[in-house]
Amino acid sequence: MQPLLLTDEKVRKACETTRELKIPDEKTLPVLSKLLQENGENWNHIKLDNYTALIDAIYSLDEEEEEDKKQTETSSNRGKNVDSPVTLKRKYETRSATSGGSSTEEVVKKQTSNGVRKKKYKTIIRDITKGSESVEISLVDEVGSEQVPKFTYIPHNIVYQSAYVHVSLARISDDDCCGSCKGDCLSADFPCACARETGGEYAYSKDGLLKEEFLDTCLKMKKAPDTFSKFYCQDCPLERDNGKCEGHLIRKFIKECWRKCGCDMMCGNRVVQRGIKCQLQVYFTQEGKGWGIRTLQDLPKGTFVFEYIGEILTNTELYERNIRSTSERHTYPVTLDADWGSEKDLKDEEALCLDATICGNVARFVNHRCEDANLIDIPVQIETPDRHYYHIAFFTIRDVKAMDELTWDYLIDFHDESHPVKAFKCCCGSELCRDKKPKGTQGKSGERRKAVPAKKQAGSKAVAVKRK
Ligand SMILES: C[S@@+](CC[C@H](N)C(=O)[O-])C[C@H]1O[C@@H](n2cnc3c(N)ncnc32)[C@H](O)[C@@H]1O
Repeated sequence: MQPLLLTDEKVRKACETTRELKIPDEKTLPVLSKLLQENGENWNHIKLDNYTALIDAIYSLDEEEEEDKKQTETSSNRGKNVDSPVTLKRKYETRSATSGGSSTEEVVKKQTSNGVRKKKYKTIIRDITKGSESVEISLVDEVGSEQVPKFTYIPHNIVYQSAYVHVSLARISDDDCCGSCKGDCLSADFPCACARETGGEYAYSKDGLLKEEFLDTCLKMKKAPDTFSKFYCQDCPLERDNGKCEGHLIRKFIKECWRKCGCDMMCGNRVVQRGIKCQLQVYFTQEGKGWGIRTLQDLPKGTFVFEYIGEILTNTELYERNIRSTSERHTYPVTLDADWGSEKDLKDEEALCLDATICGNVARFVNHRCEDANLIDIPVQIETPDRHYYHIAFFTIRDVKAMDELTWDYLIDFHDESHPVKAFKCCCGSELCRDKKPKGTQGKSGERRKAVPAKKQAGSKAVAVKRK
């Protein structure tokens, strides 16, 4: 990294703020440089709340130096112990983390004067994506978790083994594409064929956000599914225990322009396929949810944030995988169920899901929040008209402030005891938390997901369960 110069406007402003607190520039500059490195050169995080992160980092360095000094004094006062190893030991280990070959994990361990080991871990991975996304996504642990998450970062879905995903140019009919479009479809006088799926209008506005009306309909579908059309299967994999299908929503899809379209990659109807653009960070949450994701920048309502990426498995494969693994604390599968209804009887060997447990992207860290989460999942067709396999994209439901956690309502029914796998104890902190409500009072207002193991879980979407 280049040395920081006071001639740089951003550096100068940071130093002006710390000088007000009588902190000299010599102290500020090295801490600022380290913070910038840890945050992938992201100034939004540094500037937030009038440079709180920077000031905190300087003060905690002061505290550590103070403790160092005390320790050294204690050792030398002991006389006999003068030659013994210094009690306070700071150990910086640099090793490559599982999720990031080019990343750095820094572990700070401290031992206090009374001999009680007090661990203060600070884990930092500069880029969990290993350069596979167009933005870097850092991982930080200010709390002190057990370990860095172990998974392989993949930016695109990949078939695990048996899943049948039929993506071919031959299957894309010319009617599904806009072969004669040029440049940006959103700037054309009339919507092209690709807007047909969304009622003749594009789902995106010219500023790259999801249109308010489209977003609001998707939200209503989540909150009041009974007011929308549903289809009913004859042999519902979700309701095999009860027998009767409760109906599946005909979900709203976004159809983006495809490879056969004439427009270019910067076309306004190609948002999800261009990948992550927001500044994000994975961090260890304080509330007992494990790792979570926060945004490092303000995000307006309707912003595309990330896609849920994982291995494409059949429900049978997921079931077998779940049986084999009993140790995972967190689980990461999401089912794709939009094809229900078009096939009378969707078998477990055909129904697909995305499992981000072993391979996934940043979305695998999205935590659940009851009712007032700030993200919504919307199905997107990118390279195939097939509804059996599609992409799951997350958009902001409202304006989100920098440093806020990004959350998704998994739509879990926390009191569903009819299944052998129990949902996790919810720590979302929402006033509307469904896990707080006593049995029988959760109501049926929203679409509910069942936290059930695969095989019987073909209908659940976010399968975020904790084993009993
Ligand atoms: C998709 S993962 C999310 C990332 C996960 N927190 C981690 O550390 O890797 C889903 C898991 O996170 C945990 N989790 C998510 N939301 C939670 C919440 N509101 N309360 C408690 N645990 C939660 C549960 O263990 C769940 O199985």
